[in-house]
Amino acid sequence: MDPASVIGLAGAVAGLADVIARTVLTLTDLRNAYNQSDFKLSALICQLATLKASLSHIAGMVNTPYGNAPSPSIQFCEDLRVSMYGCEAMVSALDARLAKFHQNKANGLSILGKIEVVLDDSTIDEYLSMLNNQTNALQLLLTTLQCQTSLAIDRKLQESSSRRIIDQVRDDTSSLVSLYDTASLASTKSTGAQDVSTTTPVSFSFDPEIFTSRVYQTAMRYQLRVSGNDDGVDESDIASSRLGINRRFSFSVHSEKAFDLEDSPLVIPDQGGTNQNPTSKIASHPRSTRGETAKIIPSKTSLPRTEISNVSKKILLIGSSESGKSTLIKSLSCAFDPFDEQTRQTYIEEIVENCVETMRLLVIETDIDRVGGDSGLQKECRLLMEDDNDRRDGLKMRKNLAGAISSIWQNSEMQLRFEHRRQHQEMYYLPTSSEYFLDSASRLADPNYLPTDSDILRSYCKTSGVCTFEFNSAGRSYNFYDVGGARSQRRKWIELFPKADIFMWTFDICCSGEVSQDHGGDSMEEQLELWEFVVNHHRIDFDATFVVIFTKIDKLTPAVISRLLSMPFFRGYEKDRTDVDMVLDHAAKRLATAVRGTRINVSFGRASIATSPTKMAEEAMRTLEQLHSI
Ligand SMILES: Nc1nc2c(ncn2[C@@H]2O[C@H](COP(=O)(O)OP(=O)(O)OP(=O)(O)O)[C@@H](O)[C@H]2O)c(=O)[nH]1
Ligand SMILES: [Mg+2]
Repeated sequence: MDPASVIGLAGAVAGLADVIARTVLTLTDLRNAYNQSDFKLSALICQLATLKASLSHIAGMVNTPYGNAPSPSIQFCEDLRVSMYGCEAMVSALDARLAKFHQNKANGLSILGKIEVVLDDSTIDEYLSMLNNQTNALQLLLTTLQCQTSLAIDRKLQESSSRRIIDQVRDDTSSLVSLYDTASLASTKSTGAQDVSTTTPVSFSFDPEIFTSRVYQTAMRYQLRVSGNDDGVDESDIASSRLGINRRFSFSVHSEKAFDLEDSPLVIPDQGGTNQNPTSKIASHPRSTRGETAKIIPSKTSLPRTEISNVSKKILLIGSSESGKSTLIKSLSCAFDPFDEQTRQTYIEEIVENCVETMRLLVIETDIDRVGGDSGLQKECRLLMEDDNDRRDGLKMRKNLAGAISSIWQNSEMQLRFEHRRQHQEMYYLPTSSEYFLDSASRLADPNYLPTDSDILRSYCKTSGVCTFEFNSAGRSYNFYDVGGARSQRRKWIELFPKADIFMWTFDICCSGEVSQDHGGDSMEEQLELWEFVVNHHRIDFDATFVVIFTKIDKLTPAVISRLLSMPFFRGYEKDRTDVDMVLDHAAKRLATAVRGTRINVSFGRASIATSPTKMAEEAMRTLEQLHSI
């Protein structure tokens, strides 16, 4: 995308500022009419004013003739676009929501009733948090514009803290309509219908209006653009996929039924081969995740599909982000419905991005391009950072880029730093399969490159939405549901809880001391908190069955075991530290203690993708089939 597009994009800011002004006026009216919400409404008004100021500032800066200032970098353009779409979708959503106050005269609700139905406390909280995230993103972009060169802008934007801010905005946009679901739930409560947890969400007369509104369409179009599935969209509009930094969005249907397992389709309709784009068959389904589980119930599946609905076990895959949920689905696919060539092609973009983005992260975090200027890698680093080759549609990595990645990776200083990080767990995020893809750079640049099973299993793309995979094994039928584990995705879990027969929890046993990509803390601590929260959640049935699969066993080195056992939660292990079985037994016992009372049944298993692509599936299935309840 060229800088001119940024200026065009910034032109849209003026329209947004008008919407914000109107929204602030309505909120001021409401605050006067309903004093109880005074504080929160004031906070909302304040946050909107800050957002408006940041927007005006951005518009001013990108419209200023550049002079000696650096022209906006590619990364800047992409991030600004993400932020603008997010702002527009969110501010317009709020505006549309508030417009209901003016329209609702006919239904006899008092102003108080209308406030409670349309804008209750939890909804205000959601908006406050999203507005805050948007403002942070705009302020980050403003800060980067102070940089001297576009390379410096890129570098600033590639820092993990910057990526987190932009990611958060992207997640907020993707969850925008989940907010409507939440609001519907909350409004059930505020209109007097007891506990949210014991009621089903009701539909409001305005829900259909929302789903057909411009706001909703905007959010939807944005998601489809990013998933590369909007026919009418200029390709340059599509933010390039970044490893864990950008991600491909899948788009779930946004209604109370959006995550209803009963309603999830068993067969994704085949497009009859009319669409030549190999990825669109998957992406075209609103609930599928393009590229993440390329084998999402293909219509031509050879698996028996009759009488499935009555006997099929619904397995809900949950666990923290990057713990191996989608990898398990891919492994199941290898075992039960192997990837064909066309599907493999669809993974090329993701795999190449994994490799390039991993190296970018490493360059930024290790400062390898700067150390005294004598690493001799400046040329390679520049090539890597400035590469904006469009890798969609199966375009492979360019040879010179692969060469640059290999040179940086094999540089002895880089190897030293990487080894140092491994041993001392320096606090910066790197994806699980970093080494694998960096070792593979030259292979990816082969013009005939076709991803292997292992490449597909090793690649990572954050799941957004719900993916399903269905198959028969040992005379039983299984339906796996893969839901994203990132923070913004977890609210969907709760909706799915009542529908699942079995909860399968992928527990990354190797992540202690690693940085969570979601919020920068220790990944294991976050994972433990999540486990404790979910197994004791009031919407989990008393006799629910949990199967915990310890993942990434192949990475359980003595150093990793030592880090794990030094955590307060896992302390107390006195036996042989080299005995993986005993260490895992200990971990299982500790996890079981987090379950309060005897309310749920928990079984434990383990899995790894190291020895064969189907191994993870086999191990998970073995654990599952040993359950008495199956
Ligand atoms: N070495 C190794 N890597 C693994 C193993 N299992 C998963 N991984 C890697 O860990 C990463 C996990 O990716 P996913 O399975 O997509 O993670 P996820 O849990 O679906 O994450 P979200 O979609 O963000 O919730 C991938 O890069 C996998 O290749 C394993 O057993 N061994
Ligand atoms: Mg996933």
